[in-house]
Amino acid sequence: LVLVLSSRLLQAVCINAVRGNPDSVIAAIDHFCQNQEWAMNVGDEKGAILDSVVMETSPSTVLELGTYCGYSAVRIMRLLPPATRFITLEMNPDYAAVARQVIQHAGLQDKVCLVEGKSADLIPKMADMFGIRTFDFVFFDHWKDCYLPDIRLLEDCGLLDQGSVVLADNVLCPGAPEYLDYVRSSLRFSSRFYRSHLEYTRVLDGLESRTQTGPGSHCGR
Ligand SMILES: CCc1ncnc2c1ncn2[C@@H]1O[C@H](/C=C/CNC(=O)c2cc(-c3ccc(F)cc3)cc(O)c2O)[C@@H](O)[C@H]1O
Ligand SMILES: [Mg+2]
Repeated sequence: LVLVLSSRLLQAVCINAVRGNPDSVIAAIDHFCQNQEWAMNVGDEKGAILDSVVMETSPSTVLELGTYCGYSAVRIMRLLPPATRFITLEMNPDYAAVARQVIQHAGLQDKVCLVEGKSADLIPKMADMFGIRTFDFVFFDHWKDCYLPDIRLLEDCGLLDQGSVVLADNVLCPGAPEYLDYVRSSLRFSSRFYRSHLEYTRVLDGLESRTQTGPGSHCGR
């Protein structure tokens, strides 16, 4: 049987990770990607930075764009209490299917709401579908040319408010130059670059966090 990469990654989780143990799922994926086949998970080095920003923010509502195989969904939700609202968006049904199984293996299926579809279609429906007014923490790890339009869409939908943190992966490699210019240009936000490396390699990469300082776009200028 010929398995595609995402299925081989899932197989490595099923074989090497302990059911209900998120840390063992993370370790199994990192071991597979370090020793068998590279895959575009945020990885353990940038993952530790993601962990620290999540813990610092201690969000009660979280949105992730680009679930892929569910690695960062497991990383984020293993740190947060069951009451946390976590929504992750994935447009590819095959990746969504793998992610659901990875998340289930970690025992986090009751804490994660994986919605299949394109971010631009789903973001405007967040309030109606989930009764969520604003997101405290948003993780961008989807197609890099969608970062800029999607943060603008989140703002236009009033889904980001004072204190909301948007953390973006891969701002150096593959890179998101227009996004970086945008988040570093406005006085309404404070942005910070976390220097790191492309997952499982020595190539330079990093994460950029942007914290909203002023009120949300719907609460006056
Ligand atoms: C339409 C909006 C929209 N709505 C909903 N889901 C969406 C979506 N756009 C994309 N998705 C899903 O997200 C995932 C894609 C993620 C894209 N990520 C990278 O391209 C990337 C690349 C490298 C790298 C590759 C090769 C190198 F040589 C170096 C670096 C490293 C990294 O960490 C990377 O994240 C897939 O599951 C998509 O189905
Ligand atoms: Mg990435």
